[in-house]
Amino acid sequence: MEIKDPRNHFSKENGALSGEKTSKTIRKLKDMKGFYEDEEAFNKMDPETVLYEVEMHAPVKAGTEGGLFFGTSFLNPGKVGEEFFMTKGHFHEIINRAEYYWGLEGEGVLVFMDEDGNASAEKVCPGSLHFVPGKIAHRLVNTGDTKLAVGACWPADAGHQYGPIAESGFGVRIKEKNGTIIAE
Ligand SMILES: O=P(O)(O)OC[C@H]1O[C@](O)(CO)[C@@H](O)[C@@H]1O
Ligand SMILES: [Fe+2]
Repeated sequence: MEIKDPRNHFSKENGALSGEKTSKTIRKLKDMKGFYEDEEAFNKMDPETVLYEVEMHAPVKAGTEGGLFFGTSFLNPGKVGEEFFMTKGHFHEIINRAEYYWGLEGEGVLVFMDEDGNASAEKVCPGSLHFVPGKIAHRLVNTGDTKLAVGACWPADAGHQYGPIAESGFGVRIKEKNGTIIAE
């Protein structure tokens, strides 16, 4: 039997993905109107500002029961007013689907929220491992001044529910105040 060369690569350093069935999603400031507290600061910024990119490896069709997806989220450093750049955040469509995140590069925070709106947060750093249980919304925040790269693996049938978050947020915002990173 031939031992084949790998068809996909995931760089240990920053998690960059290459190979077949990889795709990239780019999220810009204009895609996140209403997510940040400081509307005035938001409206002064360039709507084309890239907040984050997600490189994904999807070996099976979305929705495949028992399938797994792998992705790396790359968040740029920056703030809207006092609030750090962050992902939209989501519950999964099939709400009980769990997910793993692990820190690759940079400094960040992973914010969790249950269906009752109770929030919690974990620091993200190279090597940190985070289990996101089912029924828990999750959002990544870049609290550093370099790129934050975070790997993730989640069920191919999980899907994303952005509505509840666009509606009522995570109940907590990660900001810099007097040089300190706070959750309020
Ligand atoms: O979909 P969001 O909330 O913008 O988060 C970015 C990405 O982070 C992941 O949870 C893991 O890469 C993806 O499922 C998601 O698209
Ligand atoms: Fe997710």
